[in-house]
Amino acid sequence: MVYIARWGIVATGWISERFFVDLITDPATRGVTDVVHKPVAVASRDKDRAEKFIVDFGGAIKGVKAYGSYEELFADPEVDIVYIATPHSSHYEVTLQALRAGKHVLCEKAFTINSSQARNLVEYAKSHNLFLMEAVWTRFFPLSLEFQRILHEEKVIGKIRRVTSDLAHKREPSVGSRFYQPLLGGGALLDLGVYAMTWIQMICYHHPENMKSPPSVISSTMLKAPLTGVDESTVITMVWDKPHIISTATCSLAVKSPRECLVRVQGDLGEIVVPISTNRPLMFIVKIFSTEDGKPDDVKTYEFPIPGQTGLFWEADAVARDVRDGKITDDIYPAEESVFVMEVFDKVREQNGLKYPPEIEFVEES
Ligand SMILES: NC(=O)C1=CN([C@@H]2O[C@H](COP(=O)(O)OP(=O)(O)OC[C@H]3O[C@@H](n4cnc5c(N)ncnc54)[C@H](OP(=O)(O)O)[C@@H]3O)[C@@H](O)[C@H]2O)C=CC1
Ligand SMILES: O=C1OC[C@@H](O)[C@H](O)[C@H]1O
Repeated sequence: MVYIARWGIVATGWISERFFVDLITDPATRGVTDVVHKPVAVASRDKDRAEKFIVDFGGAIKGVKAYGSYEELFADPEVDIVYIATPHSSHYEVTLQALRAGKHVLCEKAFTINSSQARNLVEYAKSHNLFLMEAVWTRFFPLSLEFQRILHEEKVIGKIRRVTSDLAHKREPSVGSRFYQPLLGGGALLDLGVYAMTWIQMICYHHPENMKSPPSVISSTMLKAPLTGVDESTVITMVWDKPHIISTATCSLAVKSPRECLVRVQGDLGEIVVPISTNRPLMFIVKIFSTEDGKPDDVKTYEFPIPGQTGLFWEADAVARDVRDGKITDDIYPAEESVFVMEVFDKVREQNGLKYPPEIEFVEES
């Protein structure tokens, strides 16, 4: 039987539009036949925006309700799963509201502002038997699954020794923009660092010899944006003792990543390079070297075109299956792993004196 996942969309910004379009894309176009997605409601702080969103993006879909507050959507009994796409600063509060209303939640990255908030949400969801996940969509790409298989099971490049992972998108400094505004949780780390970390997680944290242990060293540097003081560029170096790997994750709002290589994993037999992009990868290239002259003996390109729009549908399919099966956490991206990432980010911010305003760092009793 096909499971129908009934979604409520919270906020009407850039990524909500893309998520909505991916939700209403026929799952058969990506070979999925066990779940379908039904958007039942869209909420905005302004009802006119919710109505316009539905006309613009769901014109063909009948009966999607528009709400002028997030609370009204949380009270709708037809909504099973809430997708939250507000700025980082309100992920904690809005997710907690949704969970308190008994909804399963998929919340956009960065999961929260700090690890205490993340831990609180995970504990609340667990103790109330509700599904919760951070929307790190890249983890659900078939490419990402195949990448980890050939790296960790086939060990195609031998013993991994070094990883670099980058995501940089140039954003014009402006006080009001969510990229630079401290009150909205701005800065490169929370916006783009999540993706640079994603590859480090897949390669090092999930390395069979690491067994999800934290790195023994976390060392970082930030360059702050002169306008608002959030991190414009951040570099995080980590050491993973058991598998003996050094990794560097970088992110920036000041420049754009080079297209040719965003992620590079080097092993004792060769390397894997992921060209554009760290968040929406389309291919990776495996190079095997037997000599030191820099010329590979073998080069193989693995291409994974995205069948449809953005590629957010794979995470939506996973969430639908989890909710259908009564699971409260996902196997590919468990919410506990988001807590680990926020712990790393707490440390990085502490090392560099980056504090967000107290009103967004707060932790409410759940
Ligand atoms: N997975 C991905 O590829 C991407 C993920 N993201 C993540 O999604 C989230 C939203 O990003 P994006 O869509 O680009 O952001 P936008 O600024 O385009 O949209 C954010 C929306 O949140 C709502 N909102 C609630 N409170 C505020 C507030 N105080 N200030 C501004 N907006 C507010 C607004 O909707 P309304 O007025 O309708 O309530 C607004 O449209 C972030 O967490 C971001 O990191 C972003 C881009 C890509
Ligand atoms: O998640 C994201 O991916 C794409 C970026 O452009 C955006 O800033 C970020 O939020």
